[in-house]
Amino acid sequence: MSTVHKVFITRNDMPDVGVELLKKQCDVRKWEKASPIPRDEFLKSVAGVNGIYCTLNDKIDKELLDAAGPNLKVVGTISVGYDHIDTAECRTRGVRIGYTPNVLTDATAELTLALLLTTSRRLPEAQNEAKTGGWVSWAPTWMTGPGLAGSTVGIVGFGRIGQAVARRVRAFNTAKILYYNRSEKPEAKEIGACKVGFEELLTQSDFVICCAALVPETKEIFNKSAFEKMKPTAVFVNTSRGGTVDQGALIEALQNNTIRAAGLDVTTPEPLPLDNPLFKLKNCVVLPHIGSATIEARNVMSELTAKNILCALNGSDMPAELK
Ligand SMILES: O=CC(=O)O
Repeated sequence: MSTVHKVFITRNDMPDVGVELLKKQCDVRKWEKASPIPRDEFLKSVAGVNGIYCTLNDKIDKELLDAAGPNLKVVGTISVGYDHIDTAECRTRGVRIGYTPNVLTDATAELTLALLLTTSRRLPEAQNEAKTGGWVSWAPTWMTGPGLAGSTVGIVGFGRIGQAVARRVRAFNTAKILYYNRSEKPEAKEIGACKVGFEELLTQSDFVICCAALVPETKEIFNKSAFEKMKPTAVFVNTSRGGTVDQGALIEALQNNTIRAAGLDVTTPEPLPLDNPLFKLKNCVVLPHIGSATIEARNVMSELTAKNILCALNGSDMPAELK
C-alpha cells in the first residue's frame, strides 16, 4: 500500500485552487491562524513532512530542514524569488525546490509601471491635497513631476520581469531604454534596449528601475555611491527585493534631494515599521510587496506551486523546478 504524502502549508489563506489540488492526493496540514506562522511553530509543524508549501516570508534554512527531517522531498514556494531558501543546503539533502516563474511576470510588470507613474506624477500627494483642501485652483506648476515621454529609462536586472517592464515602458514614447545585466540578453534588440555598465545606467537614466533578483552580487547594489551617481532629477523604483538597496543611504538621498523620488514595493524589513522615515517622506511611495497581486496571477501561482509539489512527490518532472 502506498503511503499518503504529508504536506505542510504555512498559511491559512493560500488560494483554494492549489490547496484543493494537493488535498486530492496528500494529507494536507496548514497553519490555521490568520497571522503568519511564528518560527517556533513552523519548526514544530514540519517534523516528518514530505512537502512544504511556503511563501517568500518563510525562511527555509538548515535549522528548518533539520526540523523537517529526512522525509522532506520538496519545498514549493509561491514566489519567483527564492532568496529565502538555502538552495545549497536543499541540494545537499536532495530536497527539490519548486517556484513560480513566468506566471507573475505580467502582474509584476504592470505594478512596476503603476508604481513608477504613481511616484513620478505624485499621485498619493495629489490625492491627499484634493481630499484635504489643498486643491485651491488649477495651478500651472503645482503637483508637477517628470514625464516618461522622451526620457531615458534604466532597468537593472533584465530577466523576464525586467524585459516585460521595458516592453511596457516603450509604449510611453521613451527616448532610450538602457539595461544592466550580468549577461547580454538577445531579446533586448527587438525590445530596443541597450546594454550598458551599471555606472553609465545610473548617470544617464531619468528613471532607474530595479528588477534584479537578490543574489550576493546585487546585495545593496543601490548604495550611497550609486544614488550619488544618479541625476538629481532621477526617480528610483524597486519591485524586486529590499535587500538590493542600502535603505539608510536611500533615505538620506531622498531627504537631501540627491535624487527626486523613490517608489518601493519592497523594503527591509517587511512589513516596514510604521515609524520608518520612508513613510514620512513626501517623495517616497511605499507599497506592501504587492507586485504579483493580481487575482489571476495568485491563482495560477498557487496551482503551479501545488503541481510542483505533487510532481516532486511522485518522482516526476516538476513544471517549474529551480535547478
Ligand atoms: O516578490 C515576489 C515573488 O518573488 O514572487
